Amino acid sequence: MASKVPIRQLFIDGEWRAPLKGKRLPVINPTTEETIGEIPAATAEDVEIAIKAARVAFTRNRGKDWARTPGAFRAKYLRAIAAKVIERKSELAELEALDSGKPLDETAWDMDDVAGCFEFYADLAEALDSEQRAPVSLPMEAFKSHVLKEPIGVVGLITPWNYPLLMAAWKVAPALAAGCTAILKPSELTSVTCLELASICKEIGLPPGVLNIVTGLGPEAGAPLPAHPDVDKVAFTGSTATGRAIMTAAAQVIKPVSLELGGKSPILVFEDVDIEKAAEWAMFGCFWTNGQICSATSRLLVQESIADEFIKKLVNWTKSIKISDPFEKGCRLGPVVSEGQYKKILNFISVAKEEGATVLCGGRHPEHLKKGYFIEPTIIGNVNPSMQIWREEVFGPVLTVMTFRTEEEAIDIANDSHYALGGAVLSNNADLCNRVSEHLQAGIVWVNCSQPCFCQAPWGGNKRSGFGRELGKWGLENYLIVKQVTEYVSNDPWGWYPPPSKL
Ligand SMILES: NC(=O)C1=CN([C@@H]2O[C@H](COP(=O)(O)OP(=O)(O)OC[C@H]3O[C@@H](n4cnc5c(N)ncnc54)[C@H](O)[C@@H]3O)[C@@H](O)[C@H]2O)C=CC1
Ligand SMILES: N=C(N)NCCCC(=O)O
Ligand code: NA
Repeated sequence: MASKVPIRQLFIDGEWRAPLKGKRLPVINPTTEETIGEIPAATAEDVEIAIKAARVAFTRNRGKDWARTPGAFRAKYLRAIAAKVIERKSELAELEALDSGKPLDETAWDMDDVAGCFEFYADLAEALDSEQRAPVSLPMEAFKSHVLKEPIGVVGLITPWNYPLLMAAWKVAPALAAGCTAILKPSELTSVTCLELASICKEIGLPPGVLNIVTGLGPEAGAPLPAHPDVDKVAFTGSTATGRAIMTAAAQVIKPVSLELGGKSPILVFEDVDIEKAAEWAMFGCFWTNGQICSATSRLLVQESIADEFIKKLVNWTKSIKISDPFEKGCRLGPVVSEGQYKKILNFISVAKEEGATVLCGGRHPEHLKKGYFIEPTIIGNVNPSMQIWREEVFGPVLTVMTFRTEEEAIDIANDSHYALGGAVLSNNADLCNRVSEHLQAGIVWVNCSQPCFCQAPWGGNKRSGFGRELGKWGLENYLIVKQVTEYVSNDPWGWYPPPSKL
């Protein structure tokens, strides 16, 4: 039996607080289209209180309670969070599947990744202490210099709905490891597990105000964060349009942002591949999590010589993907997250048809499922590179296919995009894979696979896919500022101004 959605409030200053205006939003299960609970909906007034709480937590006792503690002190809390996530894994995975429609097997995997991410940044928090005061070599003996790494301050973390708790973990764990205090604003479509993260923070006794979790609508609960002068940085994952709005607001107060935005990532399949293996990665690259991954490799480029055979295999295999209630055993495709996304994706498919593309499989609501925002895994062929379906992010189970003749042509078509997040190259020729990896415009390149993601390696994009890197040591640096401390160590006077004459 799936867990019930707990009744929660906003989590501010270590306490549950009802939103000042008393607003709540429904929790909708995309599998049944039913309302299965509700979440508190913060407005600017609540966010203001959360920001104050985070500021007090950052500066309390001149930082000695959190921001300036040894990393090892903060690591203990991160490890305690990881342990609780594991302890509550099956319940959290069920809530995530109920709220987002992701197959239970995927959300269980996500919970392991969440715990792994907190553990990883606990290690980095511990290591941070030994990196302090790193010397900078200077060309003058009269001076010595070193660098301090300090938390950037109060950070606003705004996250999307595709990996609700995991995207929160990618930001919360490094922010807290660095010594920042934070306000997390999860997506209104999937806030349930982030509110459970709040209950975990309460349970493990995270100092009040270190992490505040405010749920609600983007314009009401999210927009105050980039605009507020007392928030020192905003980290955002989501759509390019919202990223632009966040950057614009942050620019007014010269606030740094890191943005992980949309993508339309290519997957290049060369003629020397093992067709079975390559076809499965092509499917996984776009149909895993229903294609609702910013790095989904949704533009398939197949070398012409194997295109017919490859596409035939791919289409047949795709038709056999198990599409069902996320709780059904073996489910590999659940519903998309919301009615809005459902309509948007179907509209993409119908525009593709109007523009002359051919739906090779899928493209509709599956017949065997009456309710729910389900869309069959879809492959679209007969496209040209000016079509919307080739250029724009669908964020759904829609794979678009083109062919190429040469390596150069494949790279040119792949790079002809405003986006530059991920990319995959599949070939048995290691030199070719190396060349393509170097030439692809992307922050993440997969060789002979697509989508596996490790919290040790950097994650993020270029061009309109955003900037800044999450995960790995780069993810920690997102929340640190460096300060140079330069000392004059000579006994001699500086001697620039001749002493005034002693009359
Ligand atoms: N690249 C990615 O990881 C994602 C891309 N998307 C794309 O974005 C499209 C729209 O989906 P949405 O859920 O509306 O994405 P969104 O980018 O608007 O939402 C992401 C987060 O930003 C918040 N937000 C919205 N407006 C805001 C504002 N003005 N100021 C501050 N925060 C704000 C939302 O409440 C949510 O927490 C999708 O169809 C998909 O194409 C959606 C989610 C993730
Ligand atoms: N967990 C894996 N493999 N990927 C997460 C990708 C999250 C994103 O859309 O940015
Ligand atoms: Na939901």
